[in-house]
Amino acid sequence: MTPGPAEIFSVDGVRRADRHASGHGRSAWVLMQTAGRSVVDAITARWSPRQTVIFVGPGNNGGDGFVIANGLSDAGWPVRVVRVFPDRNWTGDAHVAAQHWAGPVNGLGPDSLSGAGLIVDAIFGTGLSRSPEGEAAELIAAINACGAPVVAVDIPSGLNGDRGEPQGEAVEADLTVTFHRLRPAHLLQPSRQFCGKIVCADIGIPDHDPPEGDVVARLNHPALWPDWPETGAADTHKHRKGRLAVLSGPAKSTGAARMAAVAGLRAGAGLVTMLTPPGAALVNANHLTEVMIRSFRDVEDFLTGLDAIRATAAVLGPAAGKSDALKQIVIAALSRPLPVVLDGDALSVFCDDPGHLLGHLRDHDVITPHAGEFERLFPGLSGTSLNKIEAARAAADRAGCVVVFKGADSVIAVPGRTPRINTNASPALATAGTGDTLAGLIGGLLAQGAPAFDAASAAVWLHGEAGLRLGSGLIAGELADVMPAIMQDLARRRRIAAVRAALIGG
Ligand SMILES: NC(=O)C1=CN([C@@H]2O[C@H](COP(=O)(O)OP(=O)(O)OC[C@H]3O[C@@H](n4cnc5c(N)ncnc54)[C@H](O)[C@@H]3O)[C@@H](O)[C@H]2O)[C@@H](O)CC1
Ligand SMILES: [K+]
Repeated sequence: MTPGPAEIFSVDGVRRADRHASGHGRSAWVLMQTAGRSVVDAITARWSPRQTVIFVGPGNNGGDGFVIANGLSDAGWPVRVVRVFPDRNWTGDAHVAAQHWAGPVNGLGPDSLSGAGLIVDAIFGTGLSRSPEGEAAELIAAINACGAPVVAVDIPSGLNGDRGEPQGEAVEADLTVTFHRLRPAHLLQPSRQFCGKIVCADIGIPDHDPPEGDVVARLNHPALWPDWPETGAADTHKHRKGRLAVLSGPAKSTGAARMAAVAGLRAGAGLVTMLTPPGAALVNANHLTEVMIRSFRDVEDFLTGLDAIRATAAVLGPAAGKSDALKQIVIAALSRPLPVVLDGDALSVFCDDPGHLLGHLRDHDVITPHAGEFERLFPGLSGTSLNKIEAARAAADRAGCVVVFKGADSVIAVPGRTPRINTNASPALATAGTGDTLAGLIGGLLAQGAPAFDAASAAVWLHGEAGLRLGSGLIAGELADVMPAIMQDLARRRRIAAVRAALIGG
């Protein structure tokens, strides 16, 4: 993806930006011409001239299609324009664009796709208001089946720009060229998969402060948390780098907590202690070197342990075992001032009675539900009219803490701030235990004093980078070990950016 600027706008937000541009001397027609040209540039940069079929719809997306037809034709490409709704006349700028096209406009027919070396989908853009039906739906299915590369204008037809799911039949594009700012459908799964590669083109809409609500999310990126992970002052020592406590599961399920503990160390926590039931102490001791171990008998003893090691953050949940004792430990830990990361069993143990947990969470705590846990913790928020960004935001408001709604499109939300959406996740991360490492990374950053929203955002990004570096075949236990290389690269990039900014005054 060439993501473009970091703000994700709603569909209405881009429309308002469009109107703002009109008020600053850039008419909608100029924007349409610039948008069309940016699609032509993206196409000619990637493909050699070939028979290109451009399907134009009834609105301004179709108008963009005519501009593209002119641009490709001027560049010497063979172009065939096919009109999808013959009985609907273009209006406004789309009408102007159609007037500028001197070539033939073909009706939809059985031969529309024949000989196509490239297809341009300018059928529906962000004005899609219902599922494509009849001929339009059949055309979309035929485009998907025909095998030629497909370039979607603004958004693949059939996607609703504000939503993560297609609205009926949707074009599966190889490239989507969108304008000004990404919309939720470009990033949220499964819509994201319909977009192929994404280019976000600058079409000359002047920068402005968008009204409240137009920016629905930001791309999660190191620029949002410039101080984390800390590179550390020369005089730092381990106690200044925070002390993380991790709760171990029972003897036969200790690996997940160990992965979290090691990840906590890799994230930079100065000391990590595994608080373990006595029966699991030996197996933990057998497998841990840098992580310390302390046994506890019951909830009271667990709290004594937290106090004794002067923990500055705790991770509870990875394979902790769903039991009443775990519930009590979680609630007890939340009575201490330190920030707490709740993952896995520490969340699912409350799924039958989420209110019991939610009442105890504070704004510096982090919970990391995957889709199943999210649905049970926040009934009524997912799978409804809310998209994943809105659902995570509403969940953060309900819980009063940071929510990492995990997945290929993880969203990090906290009350009162714009949510962040992560885009560097690798499919290779879909393997057992990766969530335990993520919880440990968050805990390691929290232990050092990172604000919870930044700790969660940085950890999700680092975790994604590790997945990309290791690639397919990775196992979760390896993720923490690539952290030093990732963090050193990030620190180097930040130093270079700082020098560059100083030199050019940026
Ligand atoms: N910043 C902007 O807003 C810009 C927008 N531009 C283009 O304008 C597009 C939005 O244009 P419009 O608002 O005209 O929307 P569309 O071009 O997406 O289409 C809207 C039209 O399709 C009809 N329609 C919607 N769903 C339908 C369905 N399922 N079956 C049949 N007809 C259906 C509507 O009644 C309406 O006539 C963007 O996606 C983009 O391509 C660009 O020209 C440049 C600037
Ligand atoms: K389109």
